[in-house]
Amino acid sequence: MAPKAIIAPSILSADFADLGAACSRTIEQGADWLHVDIMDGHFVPNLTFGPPVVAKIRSHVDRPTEGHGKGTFDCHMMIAEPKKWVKEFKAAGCDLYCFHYEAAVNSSAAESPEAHSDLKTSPRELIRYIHQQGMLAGIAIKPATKAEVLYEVLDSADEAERPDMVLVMTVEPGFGGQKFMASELPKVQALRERYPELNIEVDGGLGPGTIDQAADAGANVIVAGSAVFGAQDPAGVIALLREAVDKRGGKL
Ligand SMILES: O=C(CO)[C@@H](O)[C@H](O)COP(=O)(O)O
Repeated sequence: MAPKAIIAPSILSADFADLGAACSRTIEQGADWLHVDIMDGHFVPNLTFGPPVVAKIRSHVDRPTEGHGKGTFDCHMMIAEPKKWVKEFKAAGCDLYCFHYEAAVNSSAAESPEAHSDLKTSPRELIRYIHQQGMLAGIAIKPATKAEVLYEVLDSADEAERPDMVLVMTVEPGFGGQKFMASELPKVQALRERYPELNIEVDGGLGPGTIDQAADAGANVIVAGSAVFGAQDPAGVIALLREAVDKRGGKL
């Protein structure tokens, strides 16, 4: 059976002038996690915020009491140098550090052994490092990246090198409010068939009109920004997303 629904509203669509209150309110409205989009203006053509802001909003939301429980800060690191920021985000209150496969591979290939050796990494090494710092590890892929690249880490015999979640982007990362790319769902389906227990997150264009397709494919961690923060009834939308995933749980 697929894991249960985890609803993670993306605070990119929240009112930034009222971020702390928006975060605590969203958890009260039924969200499990908060999806925190970190963008560096290099890996993606947009900028958001860094550790000081995460630390401030952390003080408005209780930490999860276990593993990936309620209140988890799911930090989606759309940054070119994912290893560089692990410790800072841990200190700021991040619980799940989800880096992009493309960024880890590029930084690994681009750096010579002499230069920045402390930042040189590979997806497996980075997952191990994130775990060593006491966070859950996620690995994300952009639409142009095949799901098969994730098999290498997911099949690792060493638990410390296996991710706790994968994120299949259903838009090009960078901005909220984009159109859902159903073309990405075969990746979700392939991952779900191969890894029945895996937390598979989808992000981009999710809402009442697209959740059924994503849930049918096997996604269980649902990021929704504009659909939640732009709703008249955010609690109703969160409940609808959860129900769509959980009613399919036994069928996958
Ligand atoms: O990572 C991203 C965008 O890069 C997302 O988390 C979006 O913020 C989701 O927004 P909606 O598509 O749900 O409005």
